[in-house]
Amino acid sequence: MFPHLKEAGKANFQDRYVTKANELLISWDGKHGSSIGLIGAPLSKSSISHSGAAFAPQAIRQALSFYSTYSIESGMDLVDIAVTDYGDIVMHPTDIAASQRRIAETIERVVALQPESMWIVLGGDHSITYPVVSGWQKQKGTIGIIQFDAHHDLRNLEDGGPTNGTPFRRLIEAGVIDGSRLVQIGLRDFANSRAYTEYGKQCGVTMYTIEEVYRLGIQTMIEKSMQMLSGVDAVYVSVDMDVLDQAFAPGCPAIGPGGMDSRTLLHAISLLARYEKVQAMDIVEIDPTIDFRQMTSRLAAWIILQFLKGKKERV
Ligand SMILES: N=CN[C@@H](CCC(=O)O)C(=O)O
Ligand SMILES: [Mn+2]
Ligand SMILES: [Mn+2]
Repeated sequence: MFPHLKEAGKANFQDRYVTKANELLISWDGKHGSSIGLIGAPLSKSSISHSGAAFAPQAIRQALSFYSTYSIESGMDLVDIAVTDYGDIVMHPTDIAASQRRIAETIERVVALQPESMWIVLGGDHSITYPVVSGWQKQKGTIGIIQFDAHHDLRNLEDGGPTNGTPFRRLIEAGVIDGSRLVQIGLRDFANSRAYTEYGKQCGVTMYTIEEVYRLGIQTMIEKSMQMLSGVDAVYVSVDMDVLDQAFAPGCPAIGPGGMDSRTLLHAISLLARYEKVQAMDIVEIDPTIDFRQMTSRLAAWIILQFLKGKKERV
């Protein structure tokens, strides 16, 4: 009726030949899911540093709208991939353990509903990985994890309970994963302590520092890691964005120099996604309230696209 009015929230400019990446997300209809599911776990009250990571799932979804679905590198268009968006898990206002139980229960149930689907989980701080993997593993059997992180996240639980510094210790101690099936990539100086490196070694965790990433090359490192995990039923990829140098991921609570560059991480994700056994990924530790020009959320959106691209390349 009014030719110059548009619906609030709709883009100002639309190009008939461009599909925006956020259009790949289809809200769950309560019945059917596609081969890829996305779900938000907006918990950050468990972070040992001040964190607004609870706002990240929405920020990352929104950042998808900055990108198209076309990959000039591969010649592929992701336009025909439907990602079922299950929405966000509702957190308890004050009780962190209750929130983590909600995450585990919801993930277990959605994965049981769609056991063949691939999963992308948007945190939240890194504490969500314990309940997410616990729920997911129940449908999967023996699992391996590839963790991109500056930190071990193997802290003791006595000092702070189930924080973002503890998820991998909890997974090992609960027997959800054997330490020998955990690979940590991108560990950095002055971000960890000897006690946790020793604990990881005792548990058989494979640890690659950021120096080793560049010495060995990310492709070789991924191939070696996946070879080592060849006996598991499924592999989970956990992406703590603080694995990146602070120049690439300013929106992380625990930023630091000397980290990974964004191309290396993006390449790693598309390589990993090509493996059939890689069936789930989380992206954690983005606080949109301290981000700069949505740089970190934009990168997370691109990580999702690299995951989809890798899955499509495999087929
Ligand atoms: N997942 C992050 N873990 C880091 C940083 C925690 C923080 O500062 O919020 C750690 O335990 O050191
Ligand atoms: Mn970290
Ligand atoms: Mn972490």
